Amino acid sequence: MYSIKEIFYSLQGEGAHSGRPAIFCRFTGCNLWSGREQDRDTAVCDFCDTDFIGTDGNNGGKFADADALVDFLLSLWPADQQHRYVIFTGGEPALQLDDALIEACHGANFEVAIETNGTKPLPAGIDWICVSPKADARLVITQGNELKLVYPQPLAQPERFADLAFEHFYLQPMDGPLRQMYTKDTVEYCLAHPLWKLSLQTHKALGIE
Ligand SMILES: C[S@@+](CC[C@H](N)C(=O)[O-])C[C@H]1O[C@@H](n2cnc3c(N)ncnc32)[C@H](O)[C@@H]1O
Ligand SMILES: Nc1nc2[nH]cc(C(=O)O)c2c(=O)[nH]1
Ligand code: SF4
Ligand SMILES: [Mg+2]
Repeated sequence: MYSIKEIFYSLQGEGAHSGRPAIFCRFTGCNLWSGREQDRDTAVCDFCDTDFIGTDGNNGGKFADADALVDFLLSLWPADQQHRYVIFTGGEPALQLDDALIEACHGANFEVAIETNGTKPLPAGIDWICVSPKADARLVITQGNELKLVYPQPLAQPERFADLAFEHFYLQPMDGPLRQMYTKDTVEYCLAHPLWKLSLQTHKALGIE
C-alpha cells in the first residue's frame, strides 16, 4: 500500500533535468517535519514549500500495490510516447519507495528519479538520485547524481558536502519572503566557488505545478 498526496505531469523545474517532462508522484509524510504549520519552528527542516499531508491532492489516494500505482502513472503519460520519466518526491519518498515499485516502473519503461533528503536508505535501481541535505540531519546517502542544497542554511553549509560523490552540485535559493536576497547570495556563492551551479525553481516562474 502506498500513500500518495498527489500525482501530476509537468516539467522538472529544478536541477540538471530542468525542463524535462516528468510525472511527479508525491508521497504523503516526511521524517523531518510533521507538515503542520504549528510544528514548523521546531522541525529539523523548517523551510519546506510543500503540502504533503494526507491523500487529498490531485490524483492522491491509497494505492494497493505497485501495479495499481504504475498503471495510473502510465495513464498520465502521453499515449504511445516513450521517454517515460517518473520523479518520486514528497514528503520524503524514501519512507515508501521500495523494490516492487521500482521494478514495476522499469517494467513499464519508466526511468525512475527520486528527490530525497538523504537521511534514509534507498532501494537499489533508482536511475537518478537527487539528494537535498537538511540542516544538521545526518546524511546516509552520500553518493548519487545530483546534490541540490537549498541555500542558505546555517546548519548545512555547502563546504560540508563538496567532497561527496555526486556528478552535479547545485545550490537552490530558499523560497520564502527573502527569496530575492537569497537568490543574490546564491549567485555570489557560485561565482566564488565554481564547483556549485545555480538551480532555480523554474516551475514557479512559469506558473506550472
Ligand atoms: C519538497 S522536497 C521533497 C523531497 C525530499 N523530502 C527533499 O527534501 O529533498 C523537494 C525539493 O524541494 C526543495 N525545497 C523545499 N522547500 C524549499 C524552499 N522553500 N525553497 C527552495 N527549495 C525547497 C527540497 O530541498 C527538495 O530539493
Ligand atoms: N515542476 C516541479 N519540479 C519539481 N522538482 C522537484 C519538485 C518537488 O517538489 O520535489 C518539483 C515540483 O513540485 N514541481
Ligand atoms: S525534508 Fe523535504 S519534504 Fe520534508 S520538510 Fe524538508 S523539504 Fe519538505
Ligand atoms: Mg516542489
